[in-house]
Amino acid sequence: MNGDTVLDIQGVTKTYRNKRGVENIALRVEKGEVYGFFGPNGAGKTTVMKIATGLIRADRGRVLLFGHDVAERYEDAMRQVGVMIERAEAFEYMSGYRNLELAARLYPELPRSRIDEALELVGLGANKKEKVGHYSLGMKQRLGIASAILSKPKLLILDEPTNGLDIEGMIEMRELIRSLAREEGITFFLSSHLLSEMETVCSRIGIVHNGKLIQERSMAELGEQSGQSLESYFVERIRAERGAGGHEIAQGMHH
Ligand SMILES: Nc1ncnc2c1ncn2[C@@H]1O[C@H](COP(=O)(O)OP(=O)(O)OP(=O)(O)O)[C@@H](O)[C@H]1O
Repeated sequence: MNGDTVLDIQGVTKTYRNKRGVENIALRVEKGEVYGFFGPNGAGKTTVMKIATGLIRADRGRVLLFGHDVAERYEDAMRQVGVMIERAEAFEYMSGYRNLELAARLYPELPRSRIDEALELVGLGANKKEKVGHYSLGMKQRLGIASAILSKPKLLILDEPTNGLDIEGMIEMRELIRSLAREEGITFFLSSHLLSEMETVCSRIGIVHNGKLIQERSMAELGEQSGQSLESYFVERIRAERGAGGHEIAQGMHH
């Protein structure tokens, strides 16, 4: 592992009792990347993210975050990591600000000014006094990001951050991810079942299908596939990989 690898997933396998799960997933996310983990619903994205953040254990393989094994040295591994897995949870009857105040109790050394700073960064500065119950879904998701960046993490792991958002919410989320990557220097590992969305924010994409990582491509490489849309390129790769199995992926790409 070189010094710039922030997330190193090494041969991770997890089989649930129903035999589903993920098999031998290996990937690395380097400092400064926005790595998109793409695949249809049920492909295994959430499972990998839960293992990568120590929420569940792999049957085989291991995950290093900043060089620390998340299963063995959880606190060291997670020190510089912010996480939002599944829907952002917040107390609806409290304001956005109050919710962050509660989240900030996990980091006693954090200056209170960081709460306002995080709210400004996600574009909720003007709404911080409103009850979260009155927020749109997009605003709730952005509050989730504000909570995840409170402690100034260097890596953000986000599972389907745009899931369920309307177009406006999706655009805001994309812009937020781009600006956090560019201006705050945050590295991202995020998942989505929408390829079009990944295309606009990610520097590299890994495709997961039926629990396996079947392709990895940087956006620069994809740009060289001239005369062919990204979508048809992927469908073709998946067909080649899985016989007629490209069908499901093609469906997963559309809203
Ligand atoms: N706790 C569990 N017990 C049994 N099977 C599970 C469990 N969690 C996930 N699975 C199965 O494992 C496979 C991978 O699920 P996972 O949630 O990781 O996929 P995903 O790519 O994140 O999809 P989604 O976007 O729908 O969450 C699916 O077939 C799912 O049904």
